[in-house]
Amino acid sequence: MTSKVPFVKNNNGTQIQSIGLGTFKSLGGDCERATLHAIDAGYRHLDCAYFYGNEAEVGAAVNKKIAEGVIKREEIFITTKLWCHFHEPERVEHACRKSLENFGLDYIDLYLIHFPYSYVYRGDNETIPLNEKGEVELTEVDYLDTWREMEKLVELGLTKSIGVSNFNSEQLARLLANCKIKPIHNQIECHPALNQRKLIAFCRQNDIVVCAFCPLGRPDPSKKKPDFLFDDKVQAIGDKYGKTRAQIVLRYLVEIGTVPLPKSSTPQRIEENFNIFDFQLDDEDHKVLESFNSPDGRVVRALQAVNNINYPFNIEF
Ligand SMILES: NC(=O)C1=CN([C@@H]2O[C@H](COP(=O)(O)OP(=O)(O)OC[C@H]3O[C@@H](n4cnc5c(N)ncnc54)[C@H](OP(=O)(O)O)[C@@H]3O)[C@@H](O)[C@H]2O)C=CC1
Ligand SMILES: O=C1CO[C@H](CO)[C@@H](O)[C@@H]1O
Repeated sequence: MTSKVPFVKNNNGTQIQSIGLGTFKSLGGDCERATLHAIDAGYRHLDCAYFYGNEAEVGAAVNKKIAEGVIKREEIFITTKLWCHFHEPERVEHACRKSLENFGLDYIDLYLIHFPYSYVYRGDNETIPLNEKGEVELTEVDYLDTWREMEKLVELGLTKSIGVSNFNSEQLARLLANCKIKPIHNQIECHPALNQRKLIAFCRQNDIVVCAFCPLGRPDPSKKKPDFLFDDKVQAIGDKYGKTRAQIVLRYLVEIGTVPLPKSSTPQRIEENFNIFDFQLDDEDHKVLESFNSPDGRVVRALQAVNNINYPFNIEF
């Protein structure tokens, strides 16, 4: 039995469950099965993206559970993301409608700009456009121009809320100074090796919820990486509360003020990751988890965009 899962308030009056199911690399039927299982286990928050190529699987599962009467549409929060090749203003509404068509839904709860930088457009399906040297072909669309079109999607009723992902504090400050509708979320990489204290504080000051992607650091069990997920001290904390190391890490992310988005297509882990709301870490536990923070902790570095004017990871936070 899982205890009651709390909700977090967004700055526009909507609310979101404090944990969400990640779906990157969940494909070929796994994503639909994982989503069905997650809904049955109590998840009401799903994190998706056009780029993941599985919006149709998530939508099929959600629509099945609505048809079975397990959930109503308004009880589940679905996030998806505008991919980098759709940033030009004239493509934003098309991209959102395309995602809605994939899901088989008539609105999204939250539409995020996936990254602040942009790619050249060569067709909806060419999500990683390469030049003749085999390098990703970036463009310099201003994310403020993209944002104005995101705002129109709210007015059109295609999405209830809008937000961003992978924005640094300077990009967020510039957006906040120039928007009509404030972003409700910044979805960023966050786990013990990249605990994002400063960016979380900045978002909190501006009433923006932080969702934590790669919350488990995208584990590689064959290499026993990342360190924090295979560590004896984290195991000892888990033993104290009768929890796994993954649960300790996810609980830490909740307690530092984020909404973690663990991906799993394994039924038992989907349940395990959700079952983190019946205990609390103490100060000593936090100290242990803080000790893993490192300047090299980032998993998603997006090095293909490192020279782009909108690259987000070249300042401290
Ligand atoms: N906005 C952005 O730019 C990004 C957003 N995201 C979002 O965040 C989500 C999570 O990030 P992701 O990159 O998937 O990485 P995660 O840190 O969530 O790791 C996922 C991996 O962890 C395994 N796993 C899940 N639960 C457990 C557990 N309890 N114990 C041990 N291993 C476990 C999964 O295996 P298995 O499935 O086999 O159980 C999978 O291999 C994504 O799926 C996506 O929705 C991710 C990256 C970038
Ligand atoms: O959401 C995502 C999943 O991870 C990918 C990198 O591995 C990212 O490119 C993408 O943003």
